[in-house]
Amino acid sequence: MAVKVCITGAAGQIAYSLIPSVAKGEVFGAKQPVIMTLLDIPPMMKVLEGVKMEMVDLALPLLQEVIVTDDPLVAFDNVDAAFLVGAMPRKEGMERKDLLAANVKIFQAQGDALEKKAKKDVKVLVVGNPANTNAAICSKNAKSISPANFSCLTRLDQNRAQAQIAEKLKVPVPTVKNVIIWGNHSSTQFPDSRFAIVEKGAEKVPITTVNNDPAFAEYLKTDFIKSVQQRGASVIKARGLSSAMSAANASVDHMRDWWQGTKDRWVSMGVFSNGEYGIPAGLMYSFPVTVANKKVTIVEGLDINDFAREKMDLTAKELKDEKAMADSALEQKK
Ligand SMILES: NC(=O)c1ccc[n+]([C@@H]2O[C@H](COP(=O)([O-])OP(=O)(O)OC[C@H]3O[C@@H](n4cnc5c(N)ncnc54)[C@H](O)[C@@H]3O)[C@@H](O)[C@H]2O)c1
Ligand SMILES: O=C(O)C[C@H](O)C(=O)O
Repeated sequence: MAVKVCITGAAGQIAYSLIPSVAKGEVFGAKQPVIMTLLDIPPMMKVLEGVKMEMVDLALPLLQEVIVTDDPLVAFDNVDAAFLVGAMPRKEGMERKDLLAANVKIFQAQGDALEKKAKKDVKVLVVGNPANTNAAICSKNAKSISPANFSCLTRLDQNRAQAQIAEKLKVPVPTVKNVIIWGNHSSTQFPDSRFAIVEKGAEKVPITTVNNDPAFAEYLKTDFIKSVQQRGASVIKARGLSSAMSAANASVDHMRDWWQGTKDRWVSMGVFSNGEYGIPAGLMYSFPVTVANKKVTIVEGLDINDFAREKMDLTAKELKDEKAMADSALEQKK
C-alpha cells in the first residue's frame, strides 16, 4: 500500500529540493510507493501546478498520485507523514524567533487540520521556523494525536556539526558519529562534541583522544560551537536566502531515520521532553535519540558537566520564553 505524505510550503525553496527525494523513495524506502499531497496558500496555486507538472515529468515508478491544494483539510486527509515546511523564512539580521508572531498561527491552524484529518499515527516533522515552538503549538492543537508523533528539525545542525568536524580532522563525514545538538534550533543551541567518535576501520576512537591536540580540544569548545550556531545566518548572509538544499536534505535524513530506524548511531531530533537531563517536561527540545520500529527513544545516562549544563539550560530557557511569547501572540489573535 502507498504511504500518503503531505509537504506544506510546497511551492517554496526547501520543498523544491525535498519533493524529488520523497518521490524517489529516499525517505520511505526504495520500493515503497507514495501518494503526495502538496499544500500552499492560494496565491501560489499556479506555481504549485507547475511543480506538479515537473513531478509528473520525473516519470518515477514509486509516485502514484500528486494532489495539489490550498486547503489543509484536503492536504492532511488520511496522511501517514507530514513535512510542515510552509512558513516565512527569516532575512538577514533577524533571529528565528522574530518569525514567531507570523508563523505560530499557521501551525495552530495546521494542528487543528491534522487533528481532524490525519491518521492518528501520523509522523509530523516541523521544519518551518521557529521550528521547536511551531511543533509544540501544532501538537497542542492536535490533542488526539500522541505528542510523540511530533518532532522538529535539528538534523541540519547535526549535519553541519558533523561536516565541520570531519573537515577539521580531514576524515570522511560518515565516520564522524554521535555529535549531539541540544535544545533550540537557534543561536542558543548547544552543539556537543563530547561523546562523538571517529570510526577508523573497526575502531571507534573518542573525539577527545582522536589527535590529542590541545588546539583541537579548544576549537571544539569555542569556534566549533559558534560556527554551528551561526551557520544559518552565514548562509542567509551569503545567499540572500535561507538554506534550502541542505534543509531539504536534513529533512530527508530526519524522516528516513524516524521511518526506517537509526541502527548503530544517535541522531538529534527536537522531541517533547519527559524531564530527561533536567529539561522541563513538555518542552520541544533537541536530544540525542535512537529510533526502532518508528519509536523514538532519548539516549539517557550521558554525563552532563558544568560547561554542558549551563548551555543546555540557556537554550531551554529560550524555548520556555518562546513558548510563552507564542501563547500570548495566539491569545491576542483570538
Ligand atoms: N529547521 C530548519 O533547519 C530550517 C532550515 C531552513 C529553513 N527553515 C525554515 O523553513 C521555512 C520555509 O523555508 P523556505 O526557504 O522553503 O521558504 P519559502 O519562502 O521559499 O517557502 C515557504 C512557502 O510556504 C508557503 N506558505 C506560507 N504560509 C503557508 C501556509 N499557511 N500553508 C502552507 N504554505 C504556506 C509560502 O507560500 C511559500 O511557498 C522557513 O520558516 C525557514 O526559516 C528551517
Ligand atoms: O537560519 C535560518 O533562519 C534558516 C534555517 O533555520 C537554517 O538553519 O539555515
